[in-house]
Amino acid sequence: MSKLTIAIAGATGAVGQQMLQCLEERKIDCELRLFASYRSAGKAFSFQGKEIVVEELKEESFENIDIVLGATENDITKKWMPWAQKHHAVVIDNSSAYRLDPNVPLVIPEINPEDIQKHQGIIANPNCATIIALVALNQLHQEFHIHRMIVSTYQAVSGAGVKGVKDLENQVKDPSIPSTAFPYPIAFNLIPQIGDFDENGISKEEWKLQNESRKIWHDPNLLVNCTCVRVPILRSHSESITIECDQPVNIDKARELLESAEGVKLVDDPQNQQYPMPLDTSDQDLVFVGRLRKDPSDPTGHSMILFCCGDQIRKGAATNAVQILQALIQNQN
Ligand SMILES: NC(=O)C1=CN([C@@H]2O[C@H](COP(=O)(O)OP(=O)(O)OC[C@H]3O[C@@H](n4cnc5c(N)ncnc54)[C@H](OP(=O)(O)O)[C@@H]3O)[C@@H](O)[C@H]2O)C=CC1
Ligand SMILES: N[C@@H](CC(=O)OP(=O)(O)O)C(=O)O
Repeated sequence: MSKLTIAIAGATGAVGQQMLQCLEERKIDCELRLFASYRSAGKAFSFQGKEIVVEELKEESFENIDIVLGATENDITKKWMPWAQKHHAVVIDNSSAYRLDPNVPLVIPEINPEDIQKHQGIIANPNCATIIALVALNQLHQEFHIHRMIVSTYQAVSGAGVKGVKDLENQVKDPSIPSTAFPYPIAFNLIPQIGDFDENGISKEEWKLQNESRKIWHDPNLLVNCTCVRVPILRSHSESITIECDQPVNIDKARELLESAEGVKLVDDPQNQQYPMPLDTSDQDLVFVGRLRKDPSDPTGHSMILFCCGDQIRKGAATNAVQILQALIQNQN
């Protein structure tokens, strides 16, 4: 069989660059093409000992491409998707453009890998905060059946791409430099807005946690109450989550389940100051989970609280997409 040809669309961005690194780390045997805007055409990146030059993404770019890893914003993705489809390339897309389309599987490989095979040319990678929460919660959901979650997120500036990182780096040196990715300064501040608000005051990011979690868990009745906050952290999103379950929760059982949960590292010894923190989860693929405790405000014993952190550029985006790619390749063989 000839080598797969894989393309990264948006190869120069935060997620695209991480995809390149994930493909290298996981030794994916492929011919690789890199695409971005005209601004980046001609830049070169090393991959498996070769130098690969970035090309401007054009209508004919996807000719002879087997699989596209998409890492561009929604409007750009929507523009190039018909070009990829014209050339029958399978797309694993990181934008939110197609996530809720009923014909597009929305996949976290640790949770619903069986959905990958239902694809009709597009597989969507979920929102980063959703991936981190659901990887942390999945085993608890299987055991206790979560029917409601109350979530507060603390999201890193790199969630807003390369521009977000530059804003924080510039402003810690000179706080008068205006933000380009955020509505207010982010250094020495936090901003309780990620995405636009609807008429009820709920932001796009907050809706994603509900709607995408329902689709991934195949549970249209799941209730989610979420507040998403941008914090002056470079990398790794953190989340405080209260879950309300059908079954009474047992914290020892929860710890036992999380000890062996795929994609999870239990870091839960608060007396010895051991709990998840974004500095510890950056640049690795596991979601750290800790601060496990019963909800003292719920006398019925059906709710518990935890804190989790995960690298949203890796597991929240690039790693998850490359795991889907590996599952696709495995199924083809
Ligand atoms: N950052 C994160 O933590 C996460 C991001 N995502 C999603 O992943 C996608 C990429 O995000 P991120 O990497 O952060 O974004 P960046 O802004 O860092 O990167 C955007 C990429 O898109 C390219 N691009 C821009 N305009 C065009 C164009 N006209 N034609 C072709 N390519 C273009 C850019 O190329 P150039 O350099 O040439 O401008 C760059 O490679 C988004 O949909 C985002 O929502 C999902 C989960 C997490
Ligand atoms: N919105 C997320 C990152 C992201 O790009 O998510 P999405 O792909 O769902 O728009 C953040 O800013 O932290």
